[in-house]
Amino acid sequence: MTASPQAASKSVFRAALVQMCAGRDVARNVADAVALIGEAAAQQAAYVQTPECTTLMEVDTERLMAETKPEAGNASLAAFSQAAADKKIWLHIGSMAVKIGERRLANRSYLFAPNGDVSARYDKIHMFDVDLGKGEVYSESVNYQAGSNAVISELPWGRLGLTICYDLRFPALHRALAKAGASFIAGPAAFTRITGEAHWHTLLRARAIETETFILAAAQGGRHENGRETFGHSLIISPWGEILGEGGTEPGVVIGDIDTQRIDEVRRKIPSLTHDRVFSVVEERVSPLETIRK
Ligand SMILES: O=C(O)CNC(=O)[C@H](CS)NC(=O)CCC(=O)C(=O)O
Repeated sequence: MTASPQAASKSVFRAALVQMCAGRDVARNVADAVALIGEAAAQQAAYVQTPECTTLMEVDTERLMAETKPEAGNASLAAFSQAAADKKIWLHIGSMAVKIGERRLANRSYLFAPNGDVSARYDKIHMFDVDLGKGEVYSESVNYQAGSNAVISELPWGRLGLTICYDLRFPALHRALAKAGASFIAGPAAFTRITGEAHWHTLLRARAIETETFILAAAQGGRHENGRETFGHSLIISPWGEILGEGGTEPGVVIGDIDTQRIDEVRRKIPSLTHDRVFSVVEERVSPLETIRK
């Protein structure tokens, strides 16, 4: 089915994920992203998502701080706003580093409406502070300030929950977004190759099945100028856990046709979101049998 933005109905639309291998030059990353956004719009996508770190993949703190001056950030936002308005699409910039203090950044998503206005912003909540071994250590909280609000925003086809990358490992955030009415949950990412190989597909399919939503996750993929290697494999997953679209390890566009009636079908079969329980865990200890008989 070819769903064009004009032809997109209230329940069926085409989504696209832009897969990138962002480097250390903001202007080039923005130009690369806008070109791929154009390719997605040319394939009739009505919602287009780019990955985490769309404008910059940089771990050196001094370079990171130099490349994220407000004027650079505003120029990037203006380019993305223009792209959304030119293509008349919902444009979800998976994330970009945004200066929020002298030497503090937010890892921030922007959702642009088809008229170029900013419809939603989300600051990544969970900071990737891990040691994967073999010298692969990440300390996102050194440069980035964690967000504190879970964010949901209205699209013409239903509500979109916003997450970023490492957030994927936290089911409670996804459940809160589903309970707040999300039909789609975005998970733009720059997953490491190591953890992507081990966990990416499993985590995304689990979040889709648990929340009975469509999961849309644009990814960074390949070996980046800063030496990092990311996993790629952008994924669009149905509420039943089926993979509707998948990228490889190269930059490109992943297309998926979304029919929101699938959500109702799945939730009628397995109304798990209504069976939710909150638990207080009781610790049991070994006791003589007779004390239990009383
Ligand atoms: O530091 C940057 O350049 C921008 N931020 C990232 O790339 C972030 C933090 S390092 N990456 C992740 O969160 C990977 C999560 C992941 O791979 C997992 O959960 O397994």
